[in-house]
Amino acid sequence: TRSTRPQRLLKAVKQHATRGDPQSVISAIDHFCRHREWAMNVGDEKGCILDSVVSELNPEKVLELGTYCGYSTVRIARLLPPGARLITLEFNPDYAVIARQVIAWAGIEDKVQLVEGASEDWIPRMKEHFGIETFDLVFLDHWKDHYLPDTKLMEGCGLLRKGTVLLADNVICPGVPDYLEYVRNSRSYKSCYFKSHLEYTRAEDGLEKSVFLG
Ligand SMILES: Cn1cnc(CNC(=O)c2cc(-c3ccc(F)cc3)cc(O)c2O)c1
Ligand SMILES: [Mg+2]
Repeated sequence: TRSTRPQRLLKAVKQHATRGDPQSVISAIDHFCRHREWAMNVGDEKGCILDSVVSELNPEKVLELGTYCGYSTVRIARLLPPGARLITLEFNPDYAVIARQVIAWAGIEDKVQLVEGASEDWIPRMKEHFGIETFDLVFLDHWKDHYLPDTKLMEGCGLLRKGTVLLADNVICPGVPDYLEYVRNSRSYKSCYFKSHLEYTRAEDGLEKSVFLG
């Protein structure tokens, strides 16, 4: 039967990227998505904004909601200091199978824990299951109608501390209007918008960076 897009993306990584070289994995995926098949990775343009937020923050504990093929997982993990940890949640088992191989090819598996399941099931279990107190950075890139409920759930579970940064993808396209309204109007967040483009296209999109004020 016909292969899936994630399978073809993984094949491109294995053909064009060097094992243990995260940058070559990122470049291979961006080339594949720009010249062969579009895929919903955060991409190179928004990826540079993601890189700058991670580099400035130097986070020890990172949560990613929505792994997909592991592109942003690799982007973030390659910048983490030794001992720092990234937990990435993916609901779709077919995506998880591909993401594990992309993460392994990049050689950053020792910084990453990929967890399969629903974010609303795992967020309440972060503390007891992973020994996490609070996160320094959360990258939201999963189902767009889950951004707001999951943010409220993280608040309720005490997973956010003064200074925790939420970085949300796709706040324009596909868009997350309820989440944007919340973080931009809540006195518990200081929020700002980084204007960019939808990955590999000329359509507007951007990242919203929201600092939790406690
Ligand atoms: C099925 N599924 C599993 N995970 C998810 C969560 N991600 C998205 O939905 C997502 C969608 C788009 C997008 C799709 C079509 C289009 F025309 C424009 C934009 C871009 C992204 O960067 C995304 O993260 C969806
Ligand atoms: Mg996205």
